[in-house]
Amino acid sequence: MKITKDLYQGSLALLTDFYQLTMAYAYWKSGKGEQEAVFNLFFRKHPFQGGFTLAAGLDYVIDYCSNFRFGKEDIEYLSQMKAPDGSPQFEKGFLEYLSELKFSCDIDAVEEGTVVFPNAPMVRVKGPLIQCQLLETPLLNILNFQSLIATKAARINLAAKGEPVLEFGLRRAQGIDGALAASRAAYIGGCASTSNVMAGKLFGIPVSGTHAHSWIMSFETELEAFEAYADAFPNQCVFLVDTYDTINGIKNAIKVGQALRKKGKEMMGIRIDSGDLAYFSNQARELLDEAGFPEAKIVASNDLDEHIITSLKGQEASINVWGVGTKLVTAFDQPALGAVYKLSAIKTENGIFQPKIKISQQSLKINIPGIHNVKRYYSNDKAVADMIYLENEEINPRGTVIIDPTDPTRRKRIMPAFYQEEDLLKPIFKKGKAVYQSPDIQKIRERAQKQLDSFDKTHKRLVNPHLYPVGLEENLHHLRMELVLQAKKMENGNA
Ligand SMILES: Nc1ncnc2c1ncn2[C@@H]1O[C@H](COP(=O)(O)OP(=O)(O)OP(=O)(O)O)[C@@H](O)[C@H]1O
Ligand SMILES: O=P(O)(O)OC[C@H]1O[C@H](OP(=O)(O)OP(=O)(O)O)[C@H](O)[C@@H]1O
Ligand SMILES: O=C(O)c1cccnc1
Repeated sequence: MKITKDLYQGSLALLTDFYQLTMAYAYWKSGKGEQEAVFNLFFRKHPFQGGFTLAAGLDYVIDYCSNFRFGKEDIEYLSQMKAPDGSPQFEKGFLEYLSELKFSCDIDAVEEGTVVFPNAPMVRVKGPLIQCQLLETPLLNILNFQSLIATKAARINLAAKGEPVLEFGLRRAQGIDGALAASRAAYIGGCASTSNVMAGKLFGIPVSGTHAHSWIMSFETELEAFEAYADAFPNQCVFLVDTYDTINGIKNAIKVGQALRKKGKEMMGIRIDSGDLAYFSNQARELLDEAGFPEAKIVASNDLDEHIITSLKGQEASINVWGVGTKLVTAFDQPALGAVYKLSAIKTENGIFQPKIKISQQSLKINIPGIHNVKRYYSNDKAVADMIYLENEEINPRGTVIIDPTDPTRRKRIMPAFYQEEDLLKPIFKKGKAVYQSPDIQKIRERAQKQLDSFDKTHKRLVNPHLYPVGLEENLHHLRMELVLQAKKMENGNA
């Protein structure tokens, strides 16, 4: 999918915070623009008080970086920008530099559909400071949102326990682009289809739907409306039964189903969109079964989310298909993932990357210095722990200890020889050239499912999930501690 071409007709370079451009200008002016740096994109806490996050959005990032350039109109726009004193905001030389800028970074990232955890890099960008800096906002914009919605979708699908979840969110989504990105991410997270036809066309997602109350209301009677719908779609009708009286609606659906059957056709089912969904779905199941329609599906919708679905399952509701809109595509209970993008190393004059630390009053916010990758260890296809390690460091095959970056008392011994392992950050761009081809969306969705299956259910429960172990390899932990002490000493020395 070519997001830049199909949706934005060209360059997206100005889809950034103004401060990225002012910093880029200042880097250029101070001669630091080409200095090599490393930045990591990561988040600090799972959304929805959950125990996992599902990464999504990399295909957009690839498209963004592949088309990264400042077009003629972009430069024209920047050249007429004025500083508060009325002088041009940017020097001509800088604008010329931008107009000739070619993307040349290395990017390593987790594949879409990977389950990811706090503090571990989801994306690592290595390249000239100016380019790394300019990528901050768009990368966060893309990955924060799609990962958030993919995670919400995964939670909703886990609650539905394998029954299809139809995504109905377009009318309530955050604008046009938010809706499209949400439909894509929801599909990656496990939804069976979207009601958004454009998302179907752009991303190759299955499209499905039923009909609205307006269809029923446009006829004199509900029965006539069902009959006319059955005429139009004899093999795929799902009747919305709650416009007037739900029980009577179910009976009307059965009448039309019986008429269809005489013609050798079969109704697919009914949809209930209001009232007590447990009560009405159970009544519907009884009536449908008695009338000889045990295969007819019962679709439920109306402000559903993972918690209501879990509750309805606990009440033994007879619902087979779940229509979910608003609470999925708006990530109703948590509006943003909160991933950040931080510098972790910079190349010095002697050509060596120097790890960088930022100490903070909150220990949670002290970054992880250096150039890392993340290893996931598996035992019999079950994920057992993730280890963030310095990429050039040999891991002791006889064993190492991983240390929780937010609580050094939490440690776990890892014996690599006993496990299978996977490096989660894969090369995506090398010196600006794409070296990775995004799988098609079906494959991404399958990966998400396989990844979720590889985690114990205790990490996936909706309430108070069990913490999955993620830690720093001991050498990285020691480097971090050393740099923190050095920084503190400098701080005290300066005080
Ligand atoms: N048995 C149930 N257990 C838990 N939650 C339910 C049950 N039945 C319905 N719900 C949920 O309760 C909420 C009901 O909301 P609301 O009162 O707005 O619906 P309603 O009475 O059907 O009216 P409307 O037609 O305006 O949607 C919805 O979120 C719905 O999914
Ligand atoms: O509830 P959601 O999860 O967002 O799912 C989509 C909703 O959109 C439709 O109705 P709409 O809300 O437009 O009107 P209605 O509820 O008054 O029928 C549909 O009938 C669902 O109720
Ligand atoms: O197809 C449906 O039933 C549908 C689509 C959008 C919103 N609500 C329901």
